[in-house]
Amino acid sequence: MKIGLFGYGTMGRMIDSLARDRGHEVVARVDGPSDKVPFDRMEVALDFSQPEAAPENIIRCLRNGVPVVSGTTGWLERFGEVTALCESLGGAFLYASNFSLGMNLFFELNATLARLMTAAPGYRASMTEIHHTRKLDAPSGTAISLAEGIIAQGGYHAWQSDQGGEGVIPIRSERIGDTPGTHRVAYDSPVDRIEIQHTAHTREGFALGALLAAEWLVGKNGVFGMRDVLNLPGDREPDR
Ligand SMILES: NC(=O)C1=CN([C@@H]2O[C@H](COP(=O)(O)OP(=O)(O)OC[C@H]3O[C@@H](n4cnc5c(N)ncnc54)[C@H](O)[C@@H]3O)[C@@H](O)[C@H]2O)C=CC1
Ligand SMILES: O=C(O)C1=N[C@H](C(=O)O)C[C@H](O)C1
Repeated sequence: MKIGLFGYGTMGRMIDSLARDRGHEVVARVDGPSDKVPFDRMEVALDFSQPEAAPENIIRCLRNGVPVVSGTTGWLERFGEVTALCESLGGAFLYASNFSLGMNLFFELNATLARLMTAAPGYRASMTEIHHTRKLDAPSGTAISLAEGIIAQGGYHAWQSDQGGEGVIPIRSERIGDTPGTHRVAYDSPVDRIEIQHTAHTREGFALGALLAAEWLVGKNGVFGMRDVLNLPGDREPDR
């Protein structure tokens, strides 16, 4: 495939290297606002940029008929606008807050545990996410997806940074060194704690998942998530 990369930071560079290992050609590396983007040369684009840049990058890809995968977090107040545009243009867009296979399995585990916990009202949910100190957004996109996965099972109606409350899941964000991404979901009662945790050891799982998603997306029309790529059962909305 001929690939365009939007965002050439830590993730963009890792995807570039892995894409070439998998026999793809990277035809554009866009690392800031640019008028000279060779959309006509791209079969698919991947956006791993910044919260304020991602919507415009995605919109430009869609307007130029380029299928686009985005993993950028922190811009989802514009998600509805982007998906409506994709549908009106008959384009292809795939978003995931986390492309790693392990985290997508963890999303399922999280939903199952949340469903069980609706029968145990003595427990209170809380979450912690830990990332590297360069991260611009908090809480992480993945933490928000996990919180929404719990809310979808009933028992909670909202999440909030740091502070909880009745029906509100508190999310604590820590920024430590070069941590690739750790997410913990805990349920505390006065007498015990149940907790589940996903720890990314490297960023390679994110890069590989994003490339698998890009390979999958070419030739399709619509709005998709990682559960479509992985063919997971169920009909939840794309994870975001
Ligand atoms: N969904 C997933 O699995 C993952 C998502 N991410 C997300 O991906 C994003 C990028 O992460 P990193 O590579 O670690 O960040 P980074 O800060 O290393 O790279 C972002 C790059 O975007 C560039 N940029 C700024 N404005 C731009 C524009 N208008 N067009 C194109 N590029 C522009 C910056 O110059 C920078 O090099 C973040 O939002 C992060 O949360 C990161 C890892 C996994
Ligand atoms: O910024 C990162 O690094 C990551 N961002 C994503 C998020 O916000 O959830 C995914 C992963 O945790 C790494």
